[in-house]
Amino acid sequence: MSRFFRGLTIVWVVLRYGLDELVLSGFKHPSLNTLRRVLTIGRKLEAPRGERLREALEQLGPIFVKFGQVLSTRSDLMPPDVAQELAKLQDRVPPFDSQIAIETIERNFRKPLDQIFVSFERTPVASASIAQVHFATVRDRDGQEREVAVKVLRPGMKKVIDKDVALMYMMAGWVEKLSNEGKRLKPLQVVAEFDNYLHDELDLIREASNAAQLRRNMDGLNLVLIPEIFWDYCHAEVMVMERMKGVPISQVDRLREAGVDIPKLARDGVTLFFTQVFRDGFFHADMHPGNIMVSLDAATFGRYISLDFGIVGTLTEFDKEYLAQNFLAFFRRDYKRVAALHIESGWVPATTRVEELEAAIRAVCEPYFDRPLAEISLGMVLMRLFQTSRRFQVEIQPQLVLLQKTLLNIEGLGRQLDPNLDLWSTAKPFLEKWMLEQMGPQRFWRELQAEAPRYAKLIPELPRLVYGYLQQKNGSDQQLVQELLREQRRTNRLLQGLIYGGLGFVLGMLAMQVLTRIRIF
Ligand SMILES: Nc1ncnc2c1ncn2[C@@H]1O[C@H](COP(=O)(O)OP(=O)(O)OP(=O)(O)O)[C@@H](O)[C@H]1O
Repeated sequence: MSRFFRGLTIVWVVLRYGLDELVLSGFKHPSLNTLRRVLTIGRKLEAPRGERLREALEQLGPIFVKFGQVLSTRSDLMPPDVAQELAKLQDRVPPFDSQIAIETIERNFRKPLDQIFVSFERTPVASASIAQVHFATVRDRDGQEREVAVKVLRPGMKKVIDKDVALMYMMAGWVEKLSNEGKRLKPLQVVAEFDNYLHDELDLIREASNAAQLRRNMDGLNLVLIPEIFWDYCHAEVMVMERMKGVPISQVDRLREAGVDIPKLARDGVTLFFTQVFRDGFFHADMHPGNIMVSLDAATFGRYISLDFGIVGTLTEFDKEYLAQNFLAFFRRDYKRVAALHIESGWVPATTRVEELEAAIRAVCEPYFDRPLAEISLGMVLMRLFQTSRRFQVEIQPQLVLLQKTLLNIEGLGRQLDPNLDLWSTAKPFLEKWMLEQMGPQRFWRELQAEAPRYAKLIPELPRLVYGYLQQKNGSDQQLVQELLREQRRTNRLLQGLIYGGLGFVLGMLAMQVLTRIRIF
């Protein structure tokens, strides 16, 4: 019953804020249009559509606010004016009662609070729709007291989420069935992705493992600090990590006064991001200023501090190659290559005419070259590429959309710190190095090394395998001999191919390397 009323409230809000016009520019069924007109008599819709959508989501509560935040990153689906407005959404929720946080902790640990922490601050430092954070002190395995931050999930969130998401599925179903626009917006798929994302956020063990992986990856770069995870204290609803101290990145004046080299900080941000993307294929994808601080501690002065690991992106070798090749082709203004890349990789239907796609990409990219290279936004380029691809029925992979959004965040942050930041020259060495590694002899050796353990295991086993093979074959010897001979001929051909191919590959790659150094950049 409560679901029915919640459903009614949603329909009411949708109509009051005129969202039907945003998504349902035309109902398929004429009688629905009449019904809509009757229900919306007297409403005033002066505010722009994005603003109305934002206000409606705020009215519908924190889960819808989160949905809006996620939608704002779907530049492949949302028109730019709506996306910009949705990006302003902030989950302003009052903190939940500390007693409830404490009960959640005690339930997870099955111990009273004073047996878990040396001390615990009852007033939260921060509170958001899904979790809140308290500071505390624990004793580590060596008996040392350590200051920690304790992230606790808001109780009962799973039920609230399940209920709201069920309604979203219902509404998405309607949009898909009733509206002409429905199919293009893929509402059911968008809600399913959101459902996944929310359920991931509900598992703090997952977030803690993301943090641990990122900390390991970033170790040795000396550019960023990532909190250590106290695994003995982590549960699905409670995460305990090292307490980080620093100045929020938004307080640039304070950082400057303290003597932080701001242009270097801007460059470091780009370096960090590209290392995560092109070296590790594992990147922090929630880089809003609230999650970034800078250390003023003498030992780690001027280094970034990164927080909140609920959203990370992972990229396959294929994704990385796609990105690197597209960026390089773009900067050489080789639109034919960009188009060909899309077709080769199967991103656009094979029937697409390369010239047509090339023309569309040219129209999108060429205006960027009006400005100095240093001013070009890679995030924007990607976004425009994705928008163009959409016209050609390309399904943009979610991890690439996430990357594009993060890239925009990083660029925004970098340019806010240093308006003269030359993104391209900071990014170039990464692409260059990555391309060389992908095409050069390094890759050959890397793959050989990766395969070596398999061969090391296989070769000593060969006599046993052959014996087993012979034992199994009880057929005529003649047939067996024939089969073995065939096998031997096949192996010989394979070896020959490998040797010639390998030699050709190495020579080709050496030549490519020379050419790349001379021509590409
Ligand atoms: N390890 C930490 N050390 C110090 N402060 C922390 C730490 N972790 C979190 N905080 C504080 O708590 C705030 C919220 O943390 P976090 O971003 O992880 O929570 P969240 O619920 O995911 O919030 P949001 O979704 O709004 O970003 C941070 O902005 C920071 O002020």
